[in-house]
This record gives sequence, structure tokens and C-alpha cells, in this order.
Amino acid sequence: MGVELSTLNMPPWRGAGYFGRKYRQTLPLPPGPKQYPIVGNLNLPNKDQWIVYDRIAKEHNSDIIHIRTFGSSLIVLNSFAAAVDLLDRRSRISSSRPAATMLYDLMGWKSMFSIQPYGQEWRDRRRVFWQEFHPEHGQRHHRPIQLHYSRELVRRLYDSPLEFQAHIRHTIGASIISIAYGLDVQGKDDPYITIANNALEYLDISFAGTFMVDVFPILRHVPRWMPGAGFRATGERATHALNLSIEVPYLQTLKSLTEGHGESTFVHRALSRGEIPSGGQEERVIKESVAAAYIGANETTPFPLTIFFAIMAHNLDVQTKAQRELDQYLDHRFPDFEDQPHLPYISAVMLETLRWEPMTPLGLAHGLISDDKFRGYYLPKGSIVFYNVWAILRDETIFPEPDKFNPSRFLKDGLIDTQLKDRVMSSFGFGRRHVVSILCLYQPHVRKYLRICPGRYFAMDTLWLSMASILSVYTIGKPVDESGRKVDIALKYKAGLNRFIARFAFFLCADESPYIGTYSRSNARSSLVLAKLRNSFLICLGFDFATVSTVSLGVH
Ligand code: HEM
Repeated sequence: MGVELSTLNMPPWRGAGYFGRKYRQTLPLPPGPKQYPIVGNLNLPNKDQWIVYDRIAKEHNSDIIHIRTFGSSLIVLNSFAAAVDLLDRRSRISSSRPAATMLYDLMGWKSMFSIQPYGQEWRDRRRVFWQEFHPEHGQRHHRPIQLHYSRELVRRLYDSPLEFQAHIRHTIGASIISIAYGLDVQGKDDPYITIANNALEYLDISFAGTFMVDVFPILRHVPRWMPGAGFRATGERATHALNLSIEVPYLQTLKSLTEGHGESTFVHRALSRGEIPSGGQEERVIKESVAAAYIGANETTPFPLTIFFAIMAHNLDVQTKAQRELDQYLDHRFPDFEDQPHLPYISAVMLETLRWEPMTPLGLAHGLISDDKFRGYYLPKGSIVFYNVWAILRDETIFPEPDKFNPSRFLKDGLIDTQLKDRVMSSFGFGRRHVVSILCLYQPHVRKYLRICPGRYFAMDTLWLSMASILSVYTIGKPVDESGRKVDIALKYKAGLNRFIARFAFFLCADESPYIGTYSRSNARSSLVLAKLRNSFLICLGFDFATVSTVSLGVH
């Protein structure tokens, strides 16, 4: 990020200094594949890297590996234990972010605390954010809005099921805009959602790792007019898009507040606390923290909900079991948050969805701010640290038959197994308070280095309620081809370190269907949608992204 990774102002006896030099001289780097001069391991495939790293770790019989590309040192942690040891227990030195010249310096994302290095700016924003999103606060202020938008999603699915991915993104985006700014979101082409999505598009471009300036940061000084300097213009457009997404909704909320509205919003709650350290930066801290909520939620939460449709279509036994639990407990009404303790199988479906296909298979990179000695290895200061969420959640000793979608693995005596749930929380990252060590009671500073996703409670609430609501109304099945045969869904992903999925086809039924009719949904339909659905059997067939051809459509 063109950032000094040494920004953490530590007293010398706690930093690298003497010990760093000693480690470098006496200890080996973690094992890894053979490195070539200058380019290091640039020969490794850049597709599905999490699978490649897992294989390398197994080949070297080590859950920590070292990879080098040009000048960068990459440490990959391939087990839960290694990630907890380095990122939780030693979060004091491992909770920064690595340099990303294009995104941070040229695209203006230095205002987003999710990619800021450890330091005061990050701490101020994270604190404002967490005051809003810690679970007790979220339950009081966010859940009514989440409830509204989960029902809106069910309704939209009925109206235009072909657009299911757009509906998922829209309802998640609208719920966050409503919580953050209290703004009314239009049903289609909403200007606030469009502004935020424009900013997010540049994030995706930079994650795709296409910019040479990230490899050679010196290139950022190349004049704009030089051939090949197109990235400078891209950076300016991205900065403009991000600034719009920070400023426009914020100013609109301030206007509403002067007119006597908008009090029940993140913006207003943060402004009225007035606890941010002074220096004239208060307002900037608040508006950037609020904008981080939209970015964080919309970049991630739609993925598990999208993939849920494909998983359900392929696992009718799971779906039937989930629907039976809903029907038995809900008896003719829509699910609500109070129902959660009584619907453990739905919670298990949500956790298994997060486990089965994590959105960020290598997490979000951390940066090491000092040299370290770790498990007998030397870890160089400035290393980029990835944790292999994919490998952690496919550890056969913890999750037998890991490729199988089996929510029951999370149930112990009819309740959610909290230890397994804790494992799945790896999909929200590391840098969290560890309860294992009694020493942490005497380490108040540990709290300062938390980096785990601060939106995780909000995300799990959204996912749980949406999955419960969808299954209480619809049955999801495989699509059929032109001759009426059921076909498997082939999932296609965009390249990159995060998972983005192309559109796929599925059936959505509000009742027993001639194609997949294994179980009647009739007693679980909510009164909200009942009138519309009564005469509708088969509602939807999606279409395939690659061919963009409708396979068949049947609305009865
Ligand atoms: C299923 C949904 C989600 C997943 C899988 C997810 C995953 C993650 C991961 C892996 C990280 C990096 C943690 C680390 O550094 O180790 C992260 C950070 C973050 N997430 Fe989430 N997230 C989700 C939902 C959300 C939501 C709903 C919000 C906002 C309401 C949010 C806001 C953030 C922010 C602000 C950070 C940066 C934290 C920091 O750097 O201090 N996320 N998330």
C-alpha cells in the first residue's frame, strides 16, 4: 500500500531490532517450492491458489509454507492451529495489511479501514464501526430492517426470479443503506446503490492483480501521458467513484437530519456519540467508517446466499429436512429472529454453506510488521500472510468427507456444536481475542489488534433469516433441458482471490412440483406471499451466464 509497515509505534524492545537480525541469521524460512532467481515462485499457477498451496503444504508436511514472488515474501498458513498461533495469539505483529500500491495509493482506498495498515487511523474507524455492529447493538437497531428486506427478497424472487442475483445484491445493499443512512432505496436503478456498486467494481479490478505497479511500486511516478500509464487514469476514476460513494449518501443524511429525519441511522448514532479523538478529523472518520459498512457487506454476503440456491438444488434431502423443521415449528408464518434457537438445522445449513464454499478462500491478507521467530522458522518483516480458509474448512480430521454438503455435522445433541462453529468463523478471518490463554487476561492490548470481520454478526443474521425465509416459501430444484430432463448446475467462477459466481439456472417452486415434488410446502407459506403464490406452481427457471439462453420457462 506504499505504506510504512513499521507505522506501529512500538518500543524497540518489543519490535524486531536485535532479535530480528538474530532470527534471520540462525533460523530457516518455512519450507516451500523451489525458487528461481529474481522471479522466485512466479511459475506457480494463479488459479485456485488455495488448492495449490494446500498441496504444497502437504508435500512438505508443514502447515506453514513460504513463497516468493519478485521481492515479496508470502507466508501461507494452512491449518487452523497455525492461523490461531500467528494471527490471533501474535496479533500484535500480524494485524497490519500489506502494501497494495494501486488500490491504496492510486485508487484512493486508503480511506477504507479494511485495507489500512495497523495504526491510529485504522483503530479510530474500526472503533466507530464496531460500536454500530457489535451483536447487542445490531440486534436492537438492525434486525427490524433485515427482517423487512428478507421478505422483500422473497417477494422479488416471485416477481422476477430470473434476476435472483440482482435481487440478492439489491436487498443486501438496500438493508445496509437503510441502516447506515436511513435513505429510501428505489426498487430498480437506485442512485445510491449504483454509486456504491461503481466504487466496488474498481475493487474487483484491483483484486484481479492485473497491475504491474503493485509489483514495481516505483511505476506510480510514471507521468500520465506515457504509453502504458493508463493505470493512472484508472486510479483517478476509481478515486472519484469511491469519494462519491462516501460523500453523496452521507450529505443526504445530514440534509435529512436538518429536516428532522434520519435519526435512526448509523450516521446519526456515530455523530451523537462524539467520542472520536479530536483534531478536526471526526467527521471524516465517521463517514469513512459508515461507507466501509456498505463496501464490506456488499462485497461478501451475496456470495453464500447465491451459492445456497445451487447447493439446495443439488441436495434435496437437506432441503426437505430443513423445510420439515420450518414447517413443524413455524406453522403458517414467516420465520423471525426469535425462532433461531428452535431451528438449529437451518443454522447448520447456513454454517455448512459458509464451510463448503468460502467466499475468501485465502482470507484477506495480513502484513507482518516485524521479523518473527515462529515454530522454529524465521518470518521476515513485511511478509504478506494468507490463511488458507479453504484448507482449514476441508480438514478431514475435523470435517470428515469434506466435499459432502452435510449440515448435520454441526449438530450435537440437537444443538449447534460451538467448537465446529468456531472453525467456520475462519471464513470471517483472524485477529480475534483468543480465550485459550489465561495470559490474555493480563494483556489488555490484545483487544487493540482485532482484525476479524466486524460485520460477521450482521452477515450471519442476514444469511440465516434469508435462507429460512426462502425455504419456508420455495422449493429449489435443478433446471431442466429442452427435453424436460433435470440437469446439474455447473458453477462458473470469475478468476481472482475472492469468489464471484456467474449466473446459473435453477427451478423455484412454491408448491409440489411435477419435477421435484418430494415435499409439500403448502403449510409453510406466509400470508404475505400466499395470495400471489396460490395458483403458481412452477415459478422460475434461471438461465446460464455463458450461453445466456433460456432453457425453458414455465409459469402456471
Ligand atoms: C458472509 C459474509 C462475510 C464474509 C465471508 C466476510 C469476510 C471477511 C474477511 C475474511 C475479512 C478479513 C479479516 C482479516 O483480516 O482476517 C473481513 C473484514 C472486514 N469485513 Fe467482512 N465478511 C462478511 C460480511 C461483512 C459485512 C456484512 C460487513 C459490514 C457490515 C463486513 C465488513 C468488514 C470490514 C469493515 C472488514 C475489515 C476489518 C478490518 O480490516 O479491521 N463484512 N471480512
